[in-house]
Amino acid sequence: MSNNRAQIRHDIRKARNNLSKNQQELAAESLKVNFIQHLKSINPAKKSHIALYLSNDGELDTSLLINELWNTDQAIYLPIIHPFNGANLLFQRYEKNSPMRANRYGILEPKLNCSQICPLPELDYVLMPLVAFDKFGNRLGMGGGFYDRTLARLYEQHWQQPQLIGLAHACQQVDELPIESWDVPLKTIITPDKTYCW
Ligand SMILES: Nc1nc2c(c(=O)[nH]1)N(C=O)[C@@H](CNc1ccc(C(=O)N[C@@H](CCC(=O)O)C(=O)O)cc1)CN2
Ligand SMILES: Nc1ncnc2c1ncn2[C@@H]1O[C@H](COP(=O)(O)OP(=O)(O)OP(=O)(O)O)[C@@H](O)[C@H]1O
Repeated sequence: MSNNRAQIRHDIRKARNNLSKNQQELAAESLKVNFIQHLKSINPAKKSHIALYLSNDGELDTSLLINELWNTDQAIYLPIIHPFNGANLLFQRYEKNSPMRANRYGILEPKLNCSQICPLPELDYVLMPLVAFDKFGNRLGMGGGFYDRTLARLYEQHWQQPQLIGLAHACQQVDELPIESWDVPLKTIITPDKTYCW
């Protein structure tokens, strides 16, 4: 990994952790409004299968959006670090009463229940965390390579589904990221103030 990527990761993680509670709350509300609008503009009537994440480390807070999606009867999924290979993500159904456990990073994930795992091509949207994004839709994550590894085959085969959407605060945008061969670029990034499409 280049020092440059490590430096960007460090600086932007610091910036988003410095956002105030009030800024985080406003951002969470805007995310909810922006994504619901995006969803309605694409497919208003359909029940969608949507992968999200539980916020950690100053990430854009998804809790209001998750509640709104539950209330409108959409199916929500969360990433689980693969129990055997430890390198890929599985997406498991997340409901109000789902039993949860902390993963190796202390992030809550649903307790593994194979009958509740959704195969990647059956998801409509994967809303994913990121540390930094640039004006070309490149994404830099926390450094585990989990999303890149999980999405690699999908990307190579030019699958149309799921739609990949990055979620970020405005302060996570940089001019140009140093990219690696395995980085999966995004077509949409939603920030509290603006939705970017490539
Ligand atoms: N909210 C959320 N969930 C997610 C991700 C994410 O980025 N955000 N992931 C996206 O892939 C996966 C987890 N990846 C992560 C990778 C590193 C760290 C982290 O905090 N690393 C520490 C070092 C911890 C250690 O090595 O023990 C650090 O860098 O300070 C957290 C999550 C799956 N779930
Ligand atoms: N498709 C892949 N196949 C094999 N290894 C991969 C793949 N994608 C990423 N990796 C490995 O993962 C490591 C971390 O990648 P990278 O720094 O791009 O992660 P990230 O995008 O920041 O993390 P994440 O996707 O978990 O948010 C890299 O060193 C790379 O070796």
